Amino acid sequence: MAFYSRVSGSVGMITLQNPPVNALSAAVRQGIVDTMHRALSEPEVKSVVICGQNGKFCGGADIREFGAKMTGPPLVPMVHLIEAASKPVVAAIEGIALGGGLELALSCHYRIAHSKARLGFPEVALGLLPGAGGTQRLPRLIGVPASLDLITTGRQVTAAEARQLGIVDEVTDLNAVDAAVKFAQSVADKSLDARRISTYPCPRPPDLDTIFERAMQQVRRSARGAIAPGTCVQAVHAAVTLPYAKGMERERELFSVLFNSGQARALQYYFFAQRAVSRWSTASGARWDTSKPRPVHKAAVIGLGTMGRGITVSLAQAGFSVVAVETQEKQLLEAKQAVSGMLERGAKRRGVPLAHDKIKYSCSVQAVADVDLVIEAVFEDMALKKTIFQQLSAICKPGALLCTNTSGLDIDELASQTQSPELVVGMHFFAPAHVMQLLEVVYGPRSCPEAVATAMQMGKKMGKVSVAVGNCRGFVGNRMLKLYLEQAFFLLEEGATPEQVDQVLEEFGFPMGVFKVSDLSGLDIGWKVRKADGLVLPAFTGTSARIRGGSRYSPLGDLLCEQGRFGQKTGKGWYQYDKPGGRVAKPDPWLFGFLEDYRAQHGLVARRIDHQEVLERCLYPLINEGFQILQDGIAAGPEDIDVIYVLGYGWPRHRGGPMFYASQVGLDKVVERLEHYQQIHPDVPGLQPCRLLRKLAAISNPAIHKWREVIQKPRSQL
Ligand SMILES: CCCCCCCCCCCCC/C=C/C(=O)SCCNC(=O)CCNC(=O)[C@H](O)C(C)(C)COP(=O)(O)OP(=O)(O)OC[C@H]1O[C@@H](n2cnc3c(N)ncnc32)[C@H](O)[C@@H]1OP(=O)(O)O
Repeated sequence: MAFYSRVSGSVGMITLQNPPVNALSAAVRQGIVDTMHRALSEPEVKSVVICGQNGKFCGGADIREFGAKMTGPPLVPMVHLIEAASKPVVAAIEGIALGGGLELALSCHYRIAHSKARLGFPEVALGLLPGAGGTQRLPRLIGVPASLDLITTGRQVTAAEARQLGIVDEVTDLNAVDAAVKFAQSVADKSLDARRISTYPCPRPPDLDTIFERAMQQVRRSARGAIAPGTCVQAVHAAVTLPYAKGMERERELFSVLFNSGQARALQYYFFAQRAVSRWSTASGARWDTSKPRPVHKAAVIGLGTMGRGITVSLAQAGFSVVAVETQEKQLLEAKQAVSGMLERGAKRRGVPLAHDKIKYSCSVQAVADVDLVIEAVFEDMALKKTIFQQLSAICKPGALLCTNTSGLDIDELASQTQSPELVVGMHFFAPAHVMQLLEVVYGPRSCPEAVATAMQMGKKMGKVSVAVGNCRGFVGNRMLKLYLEQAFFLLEEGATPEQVDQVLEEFGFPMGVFKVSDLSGLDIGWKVRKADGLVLPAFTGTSARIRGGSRYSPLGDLLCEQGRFGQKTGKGWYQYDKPGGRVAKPDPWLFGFLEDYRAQHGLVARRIDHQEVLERCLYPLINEGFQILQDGIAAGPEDIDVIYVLGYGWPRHRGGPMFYASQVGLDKVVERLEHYQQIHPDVPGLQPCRLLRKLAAISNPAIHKWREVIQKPRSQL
């Protein structure tokens, strides 16, 4: 709602009241319309201030209402009512003015912002455009190039930048509402003719066509198939080429297309999913709201390779004191230099003080004796990790949390090396750890709720989105990835090329296809894991060469590694590069010959594989594994899996994540296609739909938010 009060006799004050962000729900819109009419009808009121309760102006339209039938007064007539008012209306912007909140502010005749406020149009991230006049008013106020930047990227600006751009009239360090009241009094008798933005002519720079062409190219390059950014460009174009009223009609048309799109549904689902994962629960019933995190002031990182360095930087930047340990003096010095460089670049980019003094470097693991939490980040070698956990258990003070950055090894096996297995959890960072937003927090069967809560909170303090997952090989992300990689290898055996598979995946929206990503991360990493698992056997032919544990196995990746083709770092992998460390992937004729020889050797006949099969074979087994993970209780809900895939594995956000994507395709269709491929390739693993997937498909595709009701008691119910 919005409530009305009178300040200093002559100022009508409208306060938006809808915690936590004063979103423009039906009740708030109704409140604004009613109180505006009241302010305009009271003869003593000479000017009006609009503000938000609890230091937040407005977070925009209420996104929760988008899925339901719209009620209450629409936004567009509401902003027109404000702009057309005969008394000056001043927006007092504290905290945030985002989306519809900024559109509300732009309909006011003046805007006063607190210096800590942030303003912007984040609609594009929800698959929308600013549809309450934002695309028509902003260009009239600040010009086309700056509007295109803000509207197509969703970038939020500080009050200072907003002042510089001309979005706000004044910035204050004091109370913005008080400042707005004073301002409103000072402009009470001023003419409003020059204050209604919709009446401004839209500036037309001479190179207008070039500006729009460039903007379109830019969004095509970065949007990866998302339709909203390009549609935002079109809407701004209408502001320049059409009179305001016609521009508004065009904005509405374009908004309507986006509003009804699957992409908008996916992005809005993802918005809430990213927030839902913080309300974690474990298979044994521990929960976010009943588990208290332990205080952590000082942390340690053991092992300063690429991951350890990134984790050290993340911890220091978040304000933790860090003990960084690497046993060899030379490696320690190298790591120190690298970490310093990363901190300097980070401080410069973010405009924050350097955090060098937060870190103490040591060659001795004894240096971690007084820390509250340790993150082990050594090689992916169970024997080595076990030794370290034994040492840590003996050295660390009682109550210290012992965490591992393993990307898939058994947390419980590590916990069993310690005196306090309940204090052991996984903190699986993604490379580069100081950049990537995702953290998988892995609880073992013995991890206590406080340990999970502490790791989750640490992640949040480091600016990560933390997702709590159970302990299994590969956890959630890498467990599902295995299925995706396997299918890609099988497709090569059957006749596809790396370029073809990658092209299909990139058209779907991944920033890079599976083979390009493998080349980037290094083919030797998976090879080492497969060797440790006993999967890499000496070369021999015959059908058994491609069978492991009774299922089909492709040794293609192993064979490439045996040739020293480790990807970008060696200049050759699934593609060729101009030099070791080169970044531009080019098709490699050697590989085509190699694949032909391989197929001939194993009696395989290459066939034509179409786009649909590549996509379905790569994605549906991965999705099926996601359902298996839910069935096993490793992830609490589909949102956890989707957030992990979007933030950690490049799944296109406008497709919501693999589980949301499955819900849109139709679970019955996913089951049908998996069964189809299973019939053709009975020996291929991962094609048999799991029980939970079948069960959900059989109860006529319930909406994704209903899945938890079916999953609730994973083991007993299924
Ligand atoms: C059928 C055809 C139709 C034709 C149409 C005709 C024309 C119709 C015109 C309509 C035009 C509408 C145009 C306007 C569109 C919009 O305004 S879209 C919304 C734009 N705003 C945003 O995207 C802001 C999103 N929110 C945030 O970025 C952040 O939440 C924040 C505001 C910066 C606060 O961040 P933080 O403090 O970190 O808290 P959070 O955890 O993120 O959020 C706290 C809770 O608040 C919920 N929430 C936030 N914003 C909204 C919102 N806008 N609506 C509803 N709820 C919101 C958030 O979900 C959190 O709650 P929980 O999920 O319960 O944790």
